[in-house]
Amino acid sequence: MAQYPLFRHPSDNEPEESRGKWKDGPVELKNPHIQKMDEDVLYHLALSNKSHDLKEMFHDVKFVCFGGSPTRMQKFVAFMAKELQFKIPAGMTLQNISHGSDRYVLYKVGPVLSVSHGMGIPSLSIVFHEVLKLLHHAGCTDVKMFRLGTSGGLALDPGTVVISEAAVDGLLRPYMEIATLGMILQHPAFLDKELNEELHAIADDLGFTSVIGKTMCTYDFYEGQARLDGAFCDFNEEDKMSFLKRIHDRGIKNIEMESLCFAAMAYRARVKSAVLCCTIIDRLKGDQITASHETLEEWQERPQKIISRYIQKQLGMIK
Ligand SMILES: O=P(O)(O)O[C@@H]1C[C@H](O)[C@@H](CO)O1
Ligand SMILES: O=c1cc[nH]c(=O)[nH]1
Repeated sequence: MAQYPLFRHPSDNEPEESRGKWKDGPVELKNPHIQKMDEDVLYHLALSNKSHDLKEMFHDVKFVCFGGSPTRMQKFVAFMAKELQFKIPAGMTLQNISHGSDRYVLYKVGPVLSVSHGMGIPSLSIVFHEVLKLLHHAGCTDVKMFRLGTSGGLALDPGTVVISEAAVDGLLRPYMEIATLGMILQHPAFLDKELNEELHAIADDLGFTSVIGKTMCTYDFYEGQARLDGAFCDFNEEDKMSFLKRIHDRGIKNIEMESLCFAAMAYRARVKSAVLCCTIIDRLKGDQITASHETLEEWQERPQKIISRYIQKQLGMIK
């Protein structure tokens, strides 16, 4: 097999005390090429810094909330509009700003952006690049980003909200690896402890069961998450259970498919972020998701309600 040189991202060499630290301020792009471009086309969002006045449209954004499904993010923005007491004329709905592209949806209400990211790291990575560039072109400052998702839990009652203390890959490594110019670059995925604790306290106030713990992020829903019910499977029930128990013993609370990229990209941009996923199944008890649509909806709303409360607190609307 070819041996690729393996590099770690420079931030890996940072002194211990500045690791995992974020700074408030403008959203900066660590890419010198962007400044030299006449126009920056955010292709998958159907926006550009030439054809749109991104400053006018987005300068006040402080909270960017992501989730896999377009409908979830549409419902979330409608919910936020109510929570933030935005008056939307009768019969009107908030418009998908990225309607010119049917890859992702992007909604805005006041300082909140609601964005869908699709499934898996490649899909999230594309929209994350473009959202960071949008925030930069718009001159946004002191932004926080949240992933409001679903996951498979380990020894947790379904409906539990897991707040990711760290994201790891399927080999328990806290890096997102990207093959770049024929090399593997490893981008560390730190998450903010203080922000997590604040969100945990809010979850408690709202009466939701929640835990702070490690999240395993995989590249696949079936074999990658030790499921026996995919179209292929080369392992047995015993192998599966031994893997799930082993990762549970190593502190993994849930498994999903985006946290590693989310945490790594937000940290690389030094934007504070948190990942909150409700569990929709206990993976120590099964593979198939059998909860009713209504129950799944209610569970999915839990991370949204926690973030809504957090945003209202940040805006001084509630204590
Ligand atoms: O945020 P969502 O619920 O879309 O994320 C999880 C991880 C995968 O994208 C998907 C698999 O069902 O659900
Ligand atoms: O088991 C699950 C449930 C939701 N999302 C996942 O990635 N896995």
